[in-house]
Amino acid sequence: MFAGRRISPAQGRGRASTLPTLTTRSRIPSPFIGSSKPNPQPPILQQQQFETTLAQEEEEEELQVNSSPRRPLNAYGVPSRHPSRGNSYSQPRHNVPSNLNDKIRVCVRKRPLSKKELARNEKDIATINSQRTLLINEPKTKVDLTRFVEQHTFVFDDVFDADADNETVYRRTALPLVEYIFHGGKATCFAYGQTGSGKTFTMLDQKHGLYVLAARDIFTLLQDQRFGHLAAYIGFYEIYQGQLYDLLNQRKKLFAREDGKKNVIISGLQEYTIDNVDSLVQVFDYGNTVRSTGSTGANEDSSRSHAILQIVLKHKNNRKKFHGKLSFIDLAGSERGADRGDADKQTRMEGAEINKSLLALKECIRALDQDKRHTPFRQSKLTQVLKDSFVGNSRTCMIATISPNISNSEHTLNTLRYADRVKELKSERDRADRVVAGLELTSNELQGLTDEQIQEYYNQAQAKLEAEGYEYEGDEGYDYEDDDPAFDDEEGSDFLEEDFPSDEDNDLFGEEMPSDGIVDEDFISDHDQSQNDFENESEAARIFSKLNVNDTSGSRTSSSTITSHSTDYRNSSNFNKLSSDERALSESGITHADIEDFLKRHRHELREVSEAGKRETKLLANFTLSMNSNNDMGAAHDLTVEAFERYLDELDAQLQAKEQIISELRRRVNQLWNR
Ligand SMILES: Nc1ncnc2c1ncn2[C@@H]1O[C@H](COP(=O)(O)OP(=O)(O)OP(=O)(O)O)[C@@H](O)[C@H]1O
Repeated sequence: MFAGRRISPAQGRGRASTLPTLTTRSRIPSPFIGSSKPNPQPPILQQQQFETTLAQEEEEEELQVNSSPRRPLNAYGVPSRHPSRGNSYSQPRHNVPSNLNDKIRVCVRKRPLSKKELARNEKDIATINSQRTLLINEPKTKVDLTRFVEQHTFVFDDVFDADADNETVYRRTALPLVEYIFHGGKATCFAYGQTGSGKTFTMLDQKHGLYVLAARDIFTLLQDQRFGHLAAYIGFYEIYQGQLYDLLNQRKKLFAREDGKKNVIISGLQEYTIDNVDSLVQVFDYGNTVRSTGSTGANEDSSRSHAILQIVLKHKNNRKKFHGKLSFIDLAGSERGADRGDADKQTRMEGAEINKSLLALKECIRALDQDKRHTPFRQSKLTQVLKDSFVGNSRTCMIATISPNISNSEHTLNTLRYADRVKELKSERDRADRVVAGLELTSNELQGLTDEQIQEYYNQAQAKLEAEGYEYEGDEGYDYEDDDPAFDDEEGSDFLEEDFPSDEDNDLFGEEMPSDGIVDEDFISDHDQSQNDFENESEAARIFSKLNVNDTSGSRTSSSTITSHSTDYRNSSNFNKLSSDERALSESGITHADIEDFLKRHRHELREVSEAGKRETKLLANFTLSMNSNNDMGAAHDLTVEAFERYLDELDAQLQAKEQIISELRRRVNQLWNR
């Protein structure tokens, strides 16, 4: 059964959904505070004090933001995108420190100018304005050759200047994740950025990389008596050209699969029980020596693979009993074709694979942030193996790393736009949730409330729903639609070798389209969901659709096939909710409501069909370009045929979806005629 998403009281302010005790910052005492056993003061405790100060500052600054204008809502009751995604991203929220317990956090780190850049007298074009704001002064030239500077403003959850050390970055990025995994969560921390911008330095530096700092805290916490039953298992592997290799076991080829509880298992991965940082660094050092690196035009020692260091907490007496997982990912550098210089075929293919997986990663984060029921994991091996970090009790922190020098301004802007797109959706989701939940409070007003008050608000929403005959499922667990039950190795749609793949044209949030452009079961589920949206215009219905509140009659329970949602409208819960007068009318003929409903649905279906058409166009373009690029690279004809077969497959799925929409429309037309 398709369960859709459930919302927890905490979600209204963009916090993780299923671990309520962890979702509060300083208001609910952390389980790490007040331990009966005296501990060496782990940095995690210092963090609590830090947090309290932040909370106070935040409260002081709320007033400034409350006056911000609301964004208009679209037909679905969802705030529309920024009216303009031009040069200025400036938002009043830059004054408000971000919430460290958000499900998704997007931070930016600027590296210092390198010696070479200094020697070349390169200018630093990135200015950090506040804890969250960054300005990029992009040099430009007009048509008449006059030079000018275009200023871009970005706001993120945190922005770290060139002089920020890894410890500072750690406190605001990975540290909350460490706490989270001790409560059974899964978390991912990764750096994204242009090659040479400082990803490895941030994540995997052997002395101060975030993984070392996190491991230090994890090992300290494992000594606490409350976690005495747990042990940390370390695995380190890479994804190179779509294949997994164990970096701690002579690059043995690995395979990903899922266990019964939807945990991703990397079959054959050598895991080490480690309880101190020195051993970890040693093991890690060894792994790094066998990692795939190469020299590109932009970085002499560029990572050509994604390296994933995973720290899994398991029960000591039963290794099969999983507790929490933290993955650190050192992503291969995103790069443009031009950066590869005179790259050979191998390097170009690596670049294509890297960019494809980075695009897939963004899509997954976005889907996660919107709590979409379909997350396009299959699009790359990277997202497949991170699947369990994207669903359920999960948190993600992305650190966008940027080079500040003028000659990298284009890269820097691309990285920031990628990050901004992820972050923008996050704030939209927060607002959408409030709207659908019927809560009139702004995020800042919510932040000014105690958790009890917020809980009270959600209780009210729940009571309202129950009064209307819906059942609130609460946040006991998280169910998600598993779009690839076999967790097969099948790759998703082909991606172009894009330069910093962008998705400006793919506004998933507004339209609820499947983000991988493949119409499959999940698309149908989304479609089903949209249908539901159209069946009920009332606030309760919108809450239903967004909060996954099941109708007690069961007839509204979503299903993963389109045929099942095309139940007789008369049997639908909406019909059951009609007053007896209205029902009598509709039984004797076509009512005004029928007509309105029909028109609404028809408009919606038209949009769906036209969107499917757009996806077809994209498929066609994708294939044509990949065929050209195969030819350019002198790739074997077989590769092209393989891609063509995939294209046919996907096209077939698109056509089927269109046919289903059309046959559903026809069915309803007939139904009306037959009355
Ligand atoms: N915050 C920083 N402070 C000081 N030096 C830094 C910082 N960030 C990066 N560097 C230096 O910049 C160089 C490039 O950094 P790094 O290798 O981490 O880049 P990268 O993004 O991982 O590149 P690639 O994707 O090609 O592997 C290194 O010499 C590193 O020491």
